[in-house]
Amino acid sequence: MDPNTSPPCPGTITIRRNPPRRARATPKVTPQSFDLPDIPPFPNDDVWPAQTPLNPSTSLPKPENENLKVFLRIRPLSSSPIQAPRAKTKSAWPQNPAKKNAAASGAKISKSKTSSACITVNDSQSVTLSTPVSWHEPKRIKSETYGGFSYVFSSDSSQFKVYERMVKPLVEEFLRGKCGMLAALGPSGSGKTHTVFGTPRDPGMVPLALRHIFKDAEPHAKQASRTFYMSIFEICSERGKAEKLFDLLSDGGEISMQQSTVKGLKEVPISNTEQAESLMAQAALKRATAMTNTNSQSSRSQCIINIRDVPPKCKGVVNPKSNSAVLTIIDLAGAEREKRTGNQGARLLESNFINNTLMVFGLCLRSLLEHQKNRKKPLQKHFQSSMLTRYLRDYLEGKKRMSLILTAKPGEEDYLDTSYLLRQASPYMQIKYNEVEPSNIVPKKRHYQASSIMDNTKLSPLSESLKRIRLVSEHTEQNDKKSVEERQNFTEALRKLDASSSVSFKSECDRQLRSERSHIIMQNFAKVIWNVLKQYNSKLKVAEIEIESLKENIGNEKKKYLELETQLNELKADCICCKGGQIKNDPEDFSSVGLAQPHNSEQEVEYSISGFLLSCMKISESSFLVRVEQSDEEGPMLSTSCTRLDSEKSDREALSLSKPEHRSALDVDDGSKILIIMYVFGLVVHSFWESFDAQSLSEAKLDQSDEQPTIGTSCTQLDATESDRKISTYLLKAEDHNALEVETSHKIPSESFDAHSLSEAGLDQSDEESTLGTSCAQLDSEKSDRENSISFSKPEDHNALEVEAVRKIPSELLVSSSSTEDDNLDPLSPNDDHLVGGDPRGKIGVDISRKPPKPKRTLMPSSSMLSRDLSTFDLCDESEKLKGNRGTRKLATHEPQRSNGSISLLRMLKDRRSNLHR
Ligand SMILES: Nc1ncnc2c1ncn2[C@@H]1O[C@H](COP(=O)(O)OP(=O)(O)OP(=O)(O)O)[C@@H](O)[C@H]1O
Repeated sequence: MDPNTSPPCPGTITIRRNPPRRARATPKVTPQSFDLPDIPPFPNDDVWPAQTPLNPSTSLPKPENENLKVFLRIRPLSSSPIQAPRAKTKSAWPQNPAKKNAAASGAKISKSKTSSACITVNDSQSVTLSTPVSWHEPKRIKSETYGGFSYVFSSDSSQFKVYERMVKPLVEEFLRGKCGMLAALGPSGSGKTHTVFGTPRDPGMVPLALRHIFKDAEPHAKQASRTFYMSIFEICSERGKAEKLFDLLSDGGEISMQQSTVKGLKEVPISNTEQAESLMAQAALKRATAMTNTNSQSSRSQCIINIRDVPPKCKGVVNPKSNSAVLTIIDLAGAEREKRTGNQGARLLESNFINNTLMVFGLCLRSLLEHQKNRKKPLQKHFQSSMLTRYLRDYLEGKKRMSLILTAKPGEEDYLDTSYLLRQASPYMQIKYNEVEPSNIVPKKRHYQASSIMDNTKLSPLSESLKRIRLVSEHTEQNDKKSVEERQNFTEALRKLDASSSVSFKSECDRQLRSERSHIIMQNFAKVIWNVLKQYNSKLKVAEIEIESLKENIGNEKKKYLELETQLNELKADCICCKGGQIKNDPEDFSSVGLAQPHNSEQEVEYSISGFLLSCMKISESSFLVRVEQSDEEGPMLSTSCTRLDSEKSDREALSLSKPEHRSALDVDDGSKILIIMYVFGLVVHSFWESFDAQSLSEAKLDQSDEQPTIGTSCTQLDATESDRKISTYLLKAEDHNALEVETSHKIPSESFDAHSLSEAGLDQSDEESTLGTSCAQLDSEKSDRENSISFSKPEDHNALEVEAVRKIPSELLVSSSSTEDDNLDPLSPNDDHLVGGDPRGKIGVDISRKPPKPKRTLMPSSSMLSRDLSTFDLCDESEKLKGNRGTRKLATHEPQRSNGSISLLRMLKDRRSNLHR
């Protein structure tokens, strides 16, 4: 082993892809062993008919290797540090910090390794691609060798060398009348544009080819009147969706493609190198380019350059068999990886379009290869998927020869791009061109119909006639003088047309039509959008109005809520006040609403009534409503409903009367107790009135003790004898303004009342502790049959209490009320089950719940019994006794029958009082 040569690395695995095929050595066969007939040589002269080469010195090359030629050019390593990727738009998602660090370190690595290359040129036909050191595992170095290239141009290869090796043969064939195509393929920034166009100082393949063409053709141009035409156009995407063609040599720009023919493409005749190069510069300026992370001037379109050789004329006669070759050089847009380029938005869409086009291009070639390998496999029509492949259909179907120049970047950071390119494109070199069209046959029109001449013939009638003449002339014999003349005329006309600007006129017309059409389309589109916007605007307005109304509603609801809250707070405060056992009689409350302090007994009565009414109002605010109604026919009906807003207390609470030492007449735990007490008290009063005969009614006045609280009872329109009487009884407790309305209504006919029988009754209580006051309101005694109505309502409050007393009172009628009772003797303690608690329904008619108040309740049996007993209560005895004791008041002489229950109740009250006294 040579000591100088280092031993192969054991960890290196060399994968040789597409190794260069070497023909096996033909086994030497001794002719003697076989009796073979003499095989005639291949009839080259028959297959390749003698042509008239433009340059006689150029020998006709024999059909050698007919495979597709694939060249590889490696651009030099970038001396400047790799362009750092532009600041990416910040992702909204949180990023993995590990990844971030890895990316940062990767960037550092890539920056630091700009000097090392991942690809090395083995020989003129093969390269080795090595994975970057940072990628492979410690003991496993992976490298791949790609071979079989027509030629590999290292990074130091000059443009001229590339031209000499790669393009010159093509140009020579073109000049001999063969069509040829060269496409530059490779990742973005690998040097495709540099190779194709080059720079003014370092011209690329096209300028060099043009120089070659004119250099070679010049001596013969005058003789053969050879003319070349050049057209340059690009295929780019419109927002990544539709493909569009742009003519880079005309001002109009847009052109169209029908099948494989480009319509409206301007072909500019070129007669020298300078003219051609100026056209190229013009096209390069118009070409779509953009800056990406990988290339500061990245091509965003597929650029196609055609140089066409117009058939030479022979004495003014078109020779249909003359050479009409086209040399096509294509600068494809570079394949892009999103991660590398960092493209976004429109750039990304362009990138997708470019990659798609390249993919279709590759699919076509792969399909051709597979079809050639296995004829059973049909040739896929991938070419239909893009404009580029449609245009290059003949080349991609193997009918014309083409060459590929792969451009690669050698940097380690470009490993993926280069590897992808080599893996993708190296198989293409196996494509064979066995069925290539003879180059000296006039090619199909489709590639050249885009020329100005053919377009022009359709435009003018003169051209139409010329075309017809031409067609005719092709089928007539040259002996016909007429046809010769016509041909001459046709040729002349062609010249004129070529010279004139009718081509541009046609394209201008087309352009205007297109722009007009697009304008109309845009107008309609704008109208539609405008209508949609209008609808949305109207909907928006409606929505705004709804929002406003909703806001108002919310405001109102808030106000209501606040009101309710304040009411609730007031109610709570009242309840707390009641719980304290002290029910204050605050005269200021009355005075605040314009009530004067009482000064005498009559004023006291009025004061009591007013206080009661105010209390009713307060009660209404406290959402208590108690109504007791009595129907004569159906028996006593009690309807008590309490709506209690305080949600903290849901249980029914027992009734309790205030203790004698308290200044208040009633000790009420909450409003409901007051109501119940008042209700029961009303029953007592009602029984009293029941027990009274109308004639025995007397006016009674009860003195009120200044020191003791007063329970005022207002009774109006009393009549015990009439069944249809109406009695309204109001019980009020003026001290704490928690009024209770207990109303018993009887319809009382006017004649049933006797003014003389009415009396004012008052009860004085001997004890000093408490006084039960009865206030009698004399509402009206002068006017007969008049209707008095007292109504208090608070319309804005749903919980308002309405107190209404409607009476029809005869003129003689005196309304009196009298009923006093010592609260200390009040047997109707809430704990007394026999009254209200014995029967579960004893708390009868008292519905303490949050549900809306029910208007009427039937009196429960125990209450009914009590009422009945009380109705028969003989007050006379007691009143007489009271009279006897105090001698201050006189009661009616008439003594109705009292029931035992009433008597027992009275006795019970008395007992209790005596107990208390003790
Ligand atoms: N062989 C080379 N020698 C010197 N410079 C080169 C070579 N190849 C490419 N370059 C430089 O690299 C840069 C990118 O090259 P170019 O624009 O030709 O890439 P590209 O493959 O056409 O990229 P894209 O597909 O994005 O258009 C250019 O500035 C060019 O001058």
